Amino acid sequence: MKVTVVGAGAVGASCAEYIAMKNFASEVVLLDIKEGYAEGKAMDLMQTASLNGFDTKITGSTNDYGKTANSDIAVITSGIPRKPGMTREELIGINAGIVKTVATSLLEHSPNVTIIVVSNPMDTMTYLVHKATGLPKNRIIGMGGALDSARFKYRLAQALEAPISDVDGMVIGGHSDKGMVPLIGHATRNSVKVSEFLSEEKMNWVVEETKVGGATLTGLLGTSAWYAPGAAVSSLVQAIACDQKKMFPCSSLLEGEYGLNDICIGVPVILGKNGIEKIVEIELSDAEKAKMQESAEGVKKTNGLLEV
Ligand SMILES: NC(=O)C1=CN([C@@H]2O[C@H](COP(=O)(O)OP(=O)(O)OC[C@H]3O[C@@H](n4cnc5c(N)ncnc54)[C@H](O)[C@@H]3O)[C@@H](O)[C@H]2O)C=CC1
Ligand SMILES: O=C([O-])CC(=O)C(=O)O
Repeated sequence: MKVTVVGAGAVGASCAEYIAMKNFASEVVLLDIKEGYAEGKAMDLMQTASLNGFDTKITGSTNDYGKTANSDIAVITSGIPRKPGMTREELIGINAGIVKTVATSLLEHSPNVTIIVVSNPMDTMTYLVHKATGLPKNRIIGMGGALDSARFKYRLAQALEAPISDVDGMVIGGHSDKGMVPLIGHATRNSVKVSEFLSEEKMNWVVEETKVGGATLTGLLGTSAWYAPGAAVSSLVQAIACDQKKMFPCSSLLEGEYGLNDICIGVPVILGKNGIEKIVEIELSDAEKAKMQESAEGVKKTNGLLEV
């Protein structure tokens, strides 16, 4: 199992590290446009192998796609991150060109690849990869909901004063400060709805903190987060590589599901060896449906800025 990670920056390197630590891939190729940068990160990570007990080979490449040839899975993290006060949507001007070039270069060397898109604004970048490559929809996956759901569970556990392993919940919709739809009505603590434990006010706090999870970290760090994003990507890669049939909310091209068309947005999907093997349509309340519709309008507005 060969995995390529494009962009050896904060998220790309974290993602390569978690994939290697989980020890399921034979090779991870890290590629970056900055001369020597990916080679340096790959060498540093390889020097953790004997300490951390993994056998995955990590190779660095300065923009040489020959080294990525015949990758099974590729992750696109190349592009710029936001700074405090910015929205993800503001990154489109620079990142769209980068993502389009990277996706076509990947495909030239790995015709059977499944692509996971991370660069922001992620739902629009996922849609762009569809338009630019024409790959079947099961092989293009946007990573956002897996991370947003992890942040939702973190906030739920805080509000419940419970261990995170007691908590389950999911965030669907667009990966944006306004567009996320944390499904608080479906969230549970050991199969019991969280509304049995939390006041309306506490539940609203959980929802609002989840939606601005990325912005909060950007304010604290001066750039956006990387550990949880890297871990979330590695979970998606593992689900595909190991044919786990696990369910994650991912940005997926919709063709009528959830009443939406011609858009990539976060919905629950089953991930296995064929990438997105199924889009799961769950029953939403009228309020959740309205939020999903509003979120889709936001994503479509950003898609409208693409030159495709
Ligand atoms: N979808 C999600 O949940 C998340 C998305 N992100 C997004 O991921 C992206 C990367 O974030 P960071 O790693 O923090 O940024 P970073 O600046 O640390 O790394 C980005 C890397 O991309 C490289 N790069 C730029 N153009 C390239 C090209 N044409 N080919 C190959 N490499 C190229 C840069 O040299 C840099 O090393 C950002 O757009 C950020 O907003 C970040 C966290 C979560
Ligand atoms: O907040 C950002 O810009 C990066 C990102 O998507 C996240 O961490 O959720």
